Amino acid sequence: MVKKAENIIVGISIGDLNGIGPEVILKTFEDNRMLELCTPVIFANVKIISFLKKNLALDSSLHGIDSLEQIVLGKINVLNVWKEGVNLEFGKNDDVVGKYAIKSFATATKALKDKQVDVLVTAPINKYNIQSEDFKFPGHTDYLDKELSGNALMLMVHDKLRVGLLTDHIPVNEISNYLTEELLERKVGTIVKTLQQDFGISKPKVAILGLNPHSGDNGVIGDEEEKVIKPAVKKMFDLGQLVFGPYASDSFFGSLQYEKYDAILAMYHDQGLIPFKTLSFGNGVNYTAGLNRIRTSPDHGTAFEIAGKGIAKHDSFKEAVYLALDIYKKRNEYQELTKKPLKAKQN
Ligand SMILES: NC(=O)C1=CN([C@@H]2O[C@H](COP(=O)(O)OP(=O)(O)OC[C@H]3O[C@@H](n4cnc5c(N)ncnc54)[C@H](O)[C@@H]3O)[C@@H](O)[C@H]2O)C=CC1
Ligand SMILES: NCC(=O)COP(=O)(O)O
Repeated sequence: MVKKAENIIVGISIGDLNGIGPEVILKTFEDNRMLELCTPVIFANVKIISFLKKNLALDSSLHGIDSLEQIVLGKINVLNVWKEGVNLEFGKNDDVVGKYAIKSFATATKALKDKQVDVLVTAPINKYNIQSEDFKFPGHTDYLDKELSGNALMLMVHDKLRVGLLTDHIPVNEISNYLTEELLERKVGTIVKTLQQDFGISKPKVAILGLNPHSGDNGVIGDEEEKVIKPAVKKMFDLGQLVFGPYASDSFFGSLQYEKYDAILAMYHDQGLIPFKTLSFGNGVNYTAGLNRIRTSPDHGTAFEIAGKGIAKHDSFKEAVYLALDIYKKRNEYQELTKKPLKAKQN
């Protein structure tokens, strides 16, 4: 059963308190109409969020709670994940602040897992400040992959542009070692299922980018295309999936070829994110596809150099909330439909 809009609970992890995360969250919910679409719960501490709100001269009323049972629909709820004060300094790398980012994220993830919140939207963390003995992940995606069911895939979304990553947070000199037919087939499988259940596209078309310059030029400039990518694409295509490529990535976006596909699979982080961020103009969303729960985030980071100045744009965060709500509804509808499929008419 799909919930009424304002009953959909959006869990929000606070990210790095020294960055722009709190600002983009508060600016998003300063618009009261957002509270007609969902009920947010910020995982942090109400005194700190009130302080940040005042500092940015933002105008919204916060509702502090000590447990998720106290959520009030239609209000900006702030769950007190911790009680003590935290020393903040905008733009500063601080591993203590990093620990609070993880406290917020881990608590929100548990609430997501336990279905106490319906979707999770994460504000940016600083990947250096979050590292500790207890948390050794390069980002949210890898942690969620461990905590939730399924296989996570980083999918960047802006309108009809969807760019998935075969490999994400790995050093560039290791990309080739990760590239296998098995990984390609698994990631394409995740993209296809995601497009069907989360975006309502029944027969999706997926383009695969090459790894090497000019997609290897038939093995003259690197052989990953010949040895791995082409055989995998052929196998998937022969099995009935609409998978095409590999395409030379340098001209794929500029020539507008990307518009013919429902999703594009890039071989590595920057190959996908540079064209994506260039085309999406600060409105892009990072969606963790392939898991049994829904998490989105803005496509930007902590932007330390502008933190606390009140000039951060919140469009990408707002889009992340919209997309999470959209996917939540689409996935519920898909599950209802596939649970009770319409029978074909017998002649
Ligand atoms: N989902 C997450 O938690 C993400 C975290 N990061 C982390 O953030 C930290 C900083 O990363 P950077 O590569 O510098 O990327 P960044 O996105 O923080 O900043 C890149 C540039 O864009 C500007 N910018 C970013 N967001 C903006 C906004 N909302 N409004 C106006 N200008 C904005 C910044 O001022 C900077 O000039 C790193 O530790 C990185 O790992 C980066 C991306 C996503
Ligand atoms: N470029 C995307 C990014 O770094 C975000 O990673 P994650 O924290 O969502 O895993």
